[in-house]
Amino acid sequence: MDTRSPRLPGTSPLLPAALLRRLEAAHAAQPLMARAGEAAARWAEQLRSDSARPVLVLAGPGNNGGDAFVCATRLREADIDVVVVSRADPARLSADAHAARQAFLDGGGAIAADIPVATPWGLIVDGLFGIGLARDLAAPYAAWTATAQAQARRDHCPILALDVPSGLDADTGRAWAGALQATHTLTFLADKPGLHTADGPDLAGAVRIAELGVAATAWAAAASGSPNRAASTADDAHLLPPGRLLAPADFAPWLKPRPKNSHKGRNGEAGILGGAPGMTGAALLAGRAALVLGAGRTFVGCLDPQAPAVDIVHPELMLRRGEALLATPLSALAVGPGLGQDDAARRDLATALGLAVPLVLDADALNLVAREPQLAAQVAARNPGRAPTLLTPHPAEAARLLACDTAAIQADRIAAARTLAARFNAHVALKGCGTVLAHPPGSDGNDPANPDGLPTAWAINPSGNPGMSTAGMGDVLSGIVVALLAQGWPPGPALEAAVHLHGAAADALVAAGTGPVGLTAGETIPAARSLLNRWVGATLPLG
Ligand SMILES: NC(=O)C1=CN([C@@H]2O[C@H](COP(=O)(O)OP(=O)(O)OC[C@H]3O[C@@H](n4cnc5c(N)ncnc54)[C@H](OP(=O)(O)O)[C@@H]3O)[C@@H](O)[C@H]2O)[C@@H](O)CC1
Ligand SMILES: Nc1ncnc2c1ncn2[C@@H]1O[C@H](COP(=O)(O)OP(=O)(O)O)[C@@H](O)[C@H]1O
Ligand SMILES: [K+]
Repeated sequence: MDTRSPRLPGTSPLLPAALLRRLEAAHAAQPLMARAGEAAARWAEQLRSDSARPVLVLAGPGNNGGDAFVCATRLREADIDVVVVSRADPARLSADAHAARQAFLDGGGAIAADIPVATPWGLIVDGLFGIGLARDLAAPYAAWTATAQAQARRDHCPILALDVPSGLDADTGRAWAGALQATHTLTFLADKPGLHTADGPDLAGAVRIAELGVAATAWAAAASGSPNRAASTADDAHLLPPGRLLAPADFAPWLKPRPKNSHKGRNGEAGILGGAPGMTGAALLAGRAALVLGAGRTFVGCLDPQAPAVDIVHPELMLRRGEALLATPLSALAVGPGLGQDDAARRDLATALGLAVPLVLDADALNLVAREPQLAAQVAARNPGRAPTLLTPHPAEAARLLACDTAAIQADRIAAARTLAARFNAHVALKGCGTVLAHPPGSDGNDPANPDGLPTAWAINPSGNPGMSTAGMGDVLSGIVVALLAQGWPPGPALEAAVHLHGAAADALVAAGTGPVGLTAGETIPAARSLLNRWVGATLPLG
């Protein structure tokens, strides 16, 4: 029996559009559009800022527009005044969307060809485009999204997006030109990766899922090919497998309370290698994070010969030169915070890559690997079982590693993280808004053989905020990861937990008024400690 508390939120799947299409096809006999429009109307009723004002409903030329027509019909039935704007050609609508439009007209509704300029709205419903959009918004839609945005600001009213905000790519979180920024998004059947990374969180606002009567687990059958749709091998090869929206339940099994009979030797030796001249602060931040997040002993090796011999804030840290650190027995090592890229950095990194310990590579360690094919080969050759590698690039570092530009990384962050994981046989956290995690084939229950040759398991972290966009945050993350590794966490859960914990700590600080403006990396360290202890407490058996 599982004695763990259910208080930690559970795993929630993120489905790519191709899989949602399969799911839709497998449930074609069910009135999905009617349910989507009905669910939208129910939330719309609650969201109206002023019940005396009408609701503006924008209906597009596809099935997202069909959802909008159903929503408008239901709102009218509830005696709510609606203004529907649509230029959809009825002859080109799907059968469902055509029926939804006709039902709206049959019920006495009227369709306007443009957004009225003078009407103050209580709510704007965005049913222009959903998962079918794959290009910049064309006329008149780009003008409509701009007008709707301006009128929502003018009227202080919310914007409810149906399925996804129009113009947001549901798979990648990339915004096409003319995309609409919603305050709320009701997404259908299942949650979608694009709502949680890159531009997604800014455009989607608060996300709710309407499952439309389709069991949350039905995607598993759809992923392996729906009975209603013969899945070709070529299709499968390009099908992004489902991912997860990261939550503490994903790593709860490793949130173990310490035994009473504990001693520091049980909690591991964490090492940080970095701190070149002018950048010793980065290594100290990482060291302090490793110490405070529970490593039994923390060693910081600095390349700067003038580096301090003691950290006055945390004299518990053991400071030494880089070469001395590499000769110290360690349970886990992070290389990169303030490392620099000179010959000494390169030499020490090459030595570190030969150590049979879990190794976190960040910052200049990643830049050196990107620069030198020999180091890259050394990374890829490491044994993911005995000596796992964890990479924590931000988008610019990922671009250097994949020899492309940052925009290409941001255009498809999931693909970038998965490609890095496969190329370097490593666990990867591609940082930024909606950090994407990917794991090497065959690791931690990961499927060894995905048809596209890329690792299967990926996740998006929803915690964190723009207050974290400040120097030193990455160093703190490296320190948290190495602390968990030193305490015996497997690499995949360690990386996921560290990323989620660090973001959640920053969120707690912002909620308490510390930031987002002026939040410092150092402040996230004790906040992460409090949260980690709280999470460990929440997994204790009940009673
Ligand atoms: N999946 C499900 O399970 C369920 C799905 N449901 C709903 O269906 C939605 C998906 O519907 P969908 O496939 O019809 O696509 P949608 O997003 O309405 O847009 C396609 C239309 O837009 C057009 N178009 C595209 N880009 C354009 C542009 N830039 N500028 C101008 N036009 C552009 C495109 O034209 P085309 O590219 O063919 O020329 C086509 O006409 C989904 O998000 C959800 O809301 C629910 O009802 C229930 C369950
Ligand atoms: N807008 C944001 N939303 C969520 N997390 C963010 C955001 N900006 C930065 N972060 C997080 O803060 C950390 C910044 O790391 P990094 O860019 O390496 O900083 P540095 O190199 O300055 O230490 C990463 O964990 C990243 O995911
Ligand atoms: K929409």
